[in-house]
Amino acid sequence: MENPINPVWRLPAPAKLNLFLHITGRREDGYHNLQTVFQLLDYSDQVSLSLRDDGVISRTNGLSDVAPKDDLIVRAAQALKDYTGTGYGANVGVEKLLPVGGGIGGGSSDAATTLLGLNAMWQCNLSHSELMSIAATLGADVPVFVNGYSAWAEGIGEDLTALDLPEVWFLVIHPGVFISTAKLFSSEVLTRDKPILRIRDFPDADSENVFESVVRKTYSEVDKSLNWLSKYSTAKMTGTGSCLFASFESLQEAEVVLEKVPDEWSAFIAKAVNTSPLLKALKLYADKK
Ligand SMILES: C[C@@](CO)(OP(=O)(O)O)[C@H](O)COP(=O)(O)OP(=O)(O)OC[C@H]1O[C@@H](n2ccc(N)nc2=O)[C@H](O)[C@@H]1O
Ligand SMILES: Nc1ncnc2c1ncn2[C@@H]1O[C@H](COP(=O)(O)OP(=O)(O)O)[C@@H](O)[C@H]1O
Repeated sequence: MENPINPVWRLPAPAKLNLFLHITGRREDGYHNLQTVFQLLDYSDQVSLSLRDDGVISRTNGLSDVAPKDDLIVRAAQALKDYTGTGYGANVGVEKLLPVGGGIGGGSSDAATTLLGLNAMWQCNLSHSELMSIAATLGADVPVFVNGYSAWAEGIGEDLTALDLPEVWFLVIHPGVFISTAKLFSSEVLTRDKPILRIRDFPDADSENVFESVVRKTYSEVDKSLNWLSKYSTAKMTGTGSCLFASFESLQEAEVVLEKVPDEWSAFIAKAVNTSPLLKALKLYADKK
């Protein structure tokens, strides 16, 4: 039974797609400068948070093959605690729906949800820019989820301009392959000198995901599933893979293709959203307080 004095907050951690992904250069610290469009999806992990007054951060549930101290929900809670010096602690947990290592940003989104949720629950009242700075220390993909809007992104992914994108339906296929982001960024054959695009060039510019050709050569299952989805619509890979996606004007059109996805791959349909469902959910909890 729910404790009415110390309720559990259940907050969404939505997925993202990279509608295109270019590398424009490499920085001295080894990170790469990117240009990308982050499309947020109404399809989420669920993060649960409850207050502890003993200062302890404890993971209640999460991925069994990720140690609690390495889990991005625990790392995000610890980063906020270290920054603010709060005496509070929290029970943190995540029910995973988003495939791990699929390029749809699940771990990063879990971290962002934990950060924003605990900032409110612990009444830290950090500014947006402070939260964005903490987010960037947790991973290049975390700031977009803290910001909460589909966006054009530059830098390592933290320099964001909100975009108003068509709210279409995406069919996303996970071909059952785990791809390490760090490993792909170190590939010798990666194109790292794409010309700089202007925001207004999108979506008409000649854009691609520079990781796609590299992944296709190494992971035959990704190549096979991209070929399969391309029979129905323009199919692309997101992030460093392994998920791929195609857009449809209506839910019904996406459902027709979903039905045909071979059993060997998992797949889901998600609505494109311009505003993160997290911002809406946080507002509900804030209004209740
Ligand atoms: C490629 C992208 C595109 O959205 O997404 P994913 O495919 O991982 O979802 C992101 O840039 C990934 O962001 P994220 O997964 O948070 O990466 P991080 O944990 O910060 O970095 C993992 C490793 O990737 C490399 N890295 C990451 C981002 C970047 N701009 N340049 C890099 O060189 C670094 O080697 C780093 O050690
Ligand atoms: N809460 C979490 N959810 C998913 N992955 C996590 C989490 N915490 C840590 N990780 C680690 O992050 C890596 C992949 O993260 P994920 O965000 O799923 O993939 P991607 O960066 O491809 O979108 C994995 O190596 C996983 O072990």
